[in-house]
Amino acid sequence: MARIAFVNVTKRFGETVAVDDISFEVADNEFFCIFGPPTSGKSTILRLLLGLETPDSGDILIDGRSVLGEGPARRNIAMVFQNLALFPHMSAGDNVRFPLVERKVSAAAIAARVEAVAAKLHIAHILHKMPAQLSGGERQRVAIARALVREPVAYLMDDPISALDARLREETRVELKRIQRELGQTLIYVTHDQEEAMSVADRMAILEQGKVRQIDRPEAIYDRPASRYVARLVGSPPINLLPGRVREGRFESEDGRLTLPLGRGPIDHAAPVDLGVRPEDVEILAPETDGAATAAVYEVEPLGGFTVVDVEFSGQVLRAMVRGQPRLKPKEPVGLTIRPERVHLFARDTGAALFREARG
Ligand SMILES: Nc1ncnc2c1ncn2[C@@H]1O[C@H](COP(=O)(O)OP(=O)(O)OP(=O)(O)O)[C@@H](O)[C@H]1O
Repeated sequence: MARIAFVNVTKRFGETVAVDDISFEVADNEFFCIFGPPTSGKSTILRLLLGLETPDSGDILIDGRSVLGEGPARRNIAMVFQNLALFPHMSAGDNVRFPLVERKVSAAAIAARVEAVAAKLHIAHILHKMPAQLSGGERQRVAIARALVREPVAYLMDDPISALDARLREETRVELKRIQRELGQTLIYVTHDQEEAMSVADRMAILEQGKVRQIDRPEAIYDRPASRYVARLVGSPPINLLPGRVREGRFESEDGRLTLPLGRGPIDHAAPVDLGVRPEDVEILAPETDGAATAAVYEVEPLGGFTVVDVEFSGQVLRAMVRGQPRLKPKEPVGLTIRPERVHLFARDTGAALFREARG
């Protein structure tokens, strides 16, 4: 169990600043996700924490103590490998034992430790099986058991389930969340999949080119993104962005076809803005409904319980997420409204959020 902190950590590789003055704290027993696009520095953060890389500046603390002078073995942080890989020629039990055998721990101590970990992860009954005979979920438990058997202070996972197919990935992440809660150990989890991060994390850090852009609970990041960059990274389908201006407390789209009361006191921002609207906050109504703008259906994507309706409006396509299966056809006219209490506003130039109060 451990608290982990990065304090103004920078790591360069030649000209590349892989990690740029990053600070964050992970609480004891927390499921902490690091999420960002490719090359944003996620793996480098893990390697710095493991002791496989040394920062150029800044400090890394475990339980308040700097570990910069300590090698990987002394830090005792476990890594669960990508795709939760097991050694295929060893039984599940031998896989779990392996890290202790490697460290030349006594046979009696190994047996006791494996038994304890197997009980925690409910895998005692499958230790005799070979990896090929295990289900995906069982393999995952064995891989985690192997990471935990040497009693690490925390464990790390680098995109552990990215190679699984979509269905299995969903099941696996639910299971992972449950296991982590049961084990009550600090887990730092890297992913480039926003849905995965949103679904498992207690808190998540969002990276952009080696910088932390926001750290918070997933719901808070979704509801109150600090910037346009963050808003676009979380949520699927992604947030709609509509260019325009603020005039007298109202948003006005660039072509003047949509105005919205912003209703949050006078927003004083003369420069151009982007209005951010989540697809579930766009309403599709009958054409010519009072107070609705007129738009044309562009494409309809039924997903079963929900339908994604793309509409053409103001020279661009806005996506709406509609409950059920509306009977709509491309080119058909519809009414369009946006829930004003749920919109976001970003400065066009910097992308910074202009208000971030709780949404209704
Ligand atoms: N050992 C290295 N030598 C040189 N450059 C490196 C090294 N490790 C990482 N980098 C560079 O640092 C940057 C961050 O890489 P990193 O692997 O941390 O990103 P990432 O977010 O994990 O990416 P991905 O999602 O693609 O795995 C990249 O530009 C990468 O090319």
